[in-house]
Amino acid sequence: MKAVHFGAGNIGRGFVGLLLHEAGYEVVFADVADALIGQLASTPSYVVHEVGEDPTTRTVDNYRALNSRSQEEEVIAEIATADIVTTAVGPSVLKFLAPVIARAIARRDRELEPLQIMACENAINATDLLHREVEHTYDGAALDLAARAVFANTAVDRIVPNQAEGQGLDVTVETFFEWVIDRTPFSGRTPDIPGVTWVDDLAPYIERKLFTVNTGHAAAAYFGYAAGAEKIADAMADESVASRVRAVLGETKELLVARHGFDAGEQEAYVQKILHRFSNQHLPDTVVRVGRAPLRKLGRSERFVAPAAGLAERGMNPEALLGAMEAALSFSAPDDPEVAALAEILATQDPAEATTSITGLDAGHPLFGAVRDLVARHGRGQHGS
Ligand SMILES: NC(=O)c1ccc[n+]([C@@H]2O[C@H](COP(=O)([O-])OP(=O)(O)OC[C@H]3O[C@@H](n4cnc5c(N)ncnc54)[C@H](O)[C@@H]3O)[C@@H](O)[C@H]2O)c1
Ligand SMILES: O=P(O)(O)OC[C@@H](O)[C@@H](O)[C@H](O)[C@H](O)CO
Repeated sequence: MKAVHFGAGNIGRGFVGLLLHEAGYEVVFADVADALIGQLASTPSYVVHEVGEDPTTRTVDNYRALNSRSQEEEVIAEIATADIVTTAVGPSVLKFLAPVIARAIARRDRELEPLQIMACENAINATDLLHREVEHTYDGAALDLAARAVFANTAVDRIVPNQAEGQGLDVTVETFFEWVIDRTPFSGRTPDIPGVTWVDDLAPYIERKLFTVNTGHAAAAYFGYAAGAEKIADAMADESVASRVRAVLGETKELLVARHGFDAGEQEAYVQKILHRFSNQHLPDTVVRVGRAPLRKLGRSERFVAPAAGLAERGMNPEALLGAMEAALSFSAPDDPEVAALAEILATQDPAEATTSITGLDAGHPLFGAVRDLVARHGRGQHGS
């Protein structure tokens, strides 16, 4: 059994690659980072350190590594004979993988089982996005594509921080993990990956994960940054930060319970567990990593605006979420291109225009006015710009 995994970074090595390896797959890592691929190609194994309660270490071997830019043809040949393709590259990168995957599917032997494709990104229905991109570039009939590949949405959850300098390929991760996959596209032939939860309706799970783990995490990062914290665990140890994160998750809990019918007590237990995970002092996770790409995180279907919009549509005022969005506007990290892009929008566009550019909200939406007001406080000519 062979899996090709795009993105040999934190979650790639520390979670998806690990679970596929433990399921018995040979994993071919494909990445554009030359040094990383060189290191993987020349090292027979690496170690995943799970830290926190019940710490343990796991060894990953039986893998190969290819540079998906300079060894594109080799990657295509690997995918053409693989069982599974997974990705963990960031949602905005999926469009660059699509032509390679499309060419590999077209080259696939018709006798082979359909290729099983799962994007493991923090975004709602990221695999659908990849599927659409593959369809655009696929050189063959749509029917043929449907017969040769299965695209399944997933929700992945494990906190994997940026790794310390000098740690090589080894990865430090939390002990917790959850990988939920939509069972429906597989027509009963789901791969056997121990640890995966298969569901018939992914929507509640992906929204619960994104609007609890990622909303709370990003809120901790932006409030923590404002409070001068470097590590997420330190941010959470500051009660002024933790209480605002709790308030944010109180709001998303209200929406999730109302929209998906989650039991309020179970959702509260889920929230508490996640707050505990954020406070894991063994995990060297930083506000800079968790706050990365603030423009993406302020997008329409993302962790702040989507739940806040859902609450506003129900006539509620998502005050805590708006506070987190405002904190996001003040976030800064030296090497983050989205920080600069966000600053440019705030500096050059009027508040209404900037609100739509950043959040995708249209002027008629019940959340629009409140967001425009906070954007105005950080926009053209204001102190926060
Ligand atoms: N780290 C986490 O805790 C975590 C948890 C769940 C989900 N995720 C999601 O997983 C994805 C990856 O996150 P990460 O933290 O591992 O980031 P990362 O930066 O550590 O890894 C991303 C990797 O993708 C590679 N890459 C970029 N462009 C590529 C391309 N065109 N082709 C092949 N590889 C390419 C990069 O070189 C890098 O090695 C994101 O969507 C993130 O939201 C992360
Ligand atoms: O990866 P991002 O930038 O979408 O979000 C940053 C973190 O919140 C995220 O990576 C979490 O660690 C992860 O989603 C936990 O499952």
